[in-house]
Amino acid sequence: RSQARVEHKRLALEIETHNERYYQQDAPTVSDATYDALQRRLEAIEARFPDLVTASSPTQTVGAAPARGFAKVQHAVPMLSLGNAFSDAEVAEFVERIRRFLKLGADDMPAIVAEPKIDGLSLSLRYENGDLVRAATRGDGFTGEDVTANVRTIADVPHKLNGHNIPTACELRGEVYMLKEDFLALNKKQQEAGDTVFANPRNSAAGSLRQKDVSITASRPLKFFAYAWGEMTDRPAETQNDMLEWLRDVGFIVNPLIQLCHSVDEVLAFYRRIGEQRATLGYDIDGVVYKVDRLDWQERLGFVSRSPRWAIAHKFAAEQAMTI
Ligand SMILES: NC(=O)n1nc(-c2ccco2)nc1N
Repeated sequence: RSQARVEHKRLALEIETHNERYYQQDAPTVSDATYDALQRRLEAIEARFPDLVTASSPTQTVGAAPARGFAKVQHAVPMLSLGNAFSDAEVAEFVERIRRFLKLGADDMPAIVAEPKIDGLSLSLRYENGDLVRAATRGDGFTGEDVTANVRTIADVPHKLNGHNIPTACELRGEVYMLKEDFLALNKKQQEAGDTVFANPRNSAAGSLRQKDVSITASRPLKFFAYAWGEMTDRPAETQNDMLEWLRDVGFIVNPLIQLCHSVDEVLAFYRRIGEQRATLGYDIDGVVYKVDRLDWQERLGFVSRSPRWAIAHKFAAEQAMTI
């Protein structure tokens, strides 16, 4: 019994420390699973020795710390990751594979949409009758976390799609990110408050989004670029480029640097130009993405294992770690 009392005290202290770091500082020290195991251990001891339960026990805290994980969301259309090209030759091979697969003539060039690859975290937004009903992180591509309440605080995300030809149900996708200058200002504030300092804008966006306390998310300068979609009851356009136009029309921010290309040379010129502009962009990118423009061809090309055959990321050489 005295051993139980000692362990009860240790567990209660450990759980309170984890709570403080998780809820106040968004700097979890243990995984959700480990935390849950600690809670269960404490509850087991209190079940055997009810007199150890005190008002201050973590099992008794007002509104007992909400379950730490977020609700899980199954993506109707998986959010798959892109294959990578690291050289011009690999880009040319990507285009050649597409031509062969589509049985296009040797001089037939499939139009390609070239997009800066935003280095944030991808998000899927579900709209029903034009209203935002759910927002989910990518997770492992098949199961993500429900972060709807947090996402409602992001100004770039429309709560209602505007315009007419709105599908009954659609999942629109894009990247949540933080501007470099906002990231530096946030870190300065965090440091002064003795709170978590983030390693880079991507981590600060992810940490700010996945907050149980929505008011913390609301206080963080999160932004959003739309660039893709999942389930669509009826599709308003037949090419990637026109879909991006539609996303702008219904109220999203779409990256203004995106370009429709009609040759491999044009694609590679885009890559170089964005590479030169990279340091002057307000946000982090880690490459560019090339997508076949025609959606019927995207469907025919489908996916190879987990990545699309119809799209590829062309990464920049790893940049020097950002000095904070
Ligand atoms: N991260 C980013 O900017 N992405 N990611 C895609 C993507 C991923 C899968 C399909 O499309 N497209 C863009 N612009």
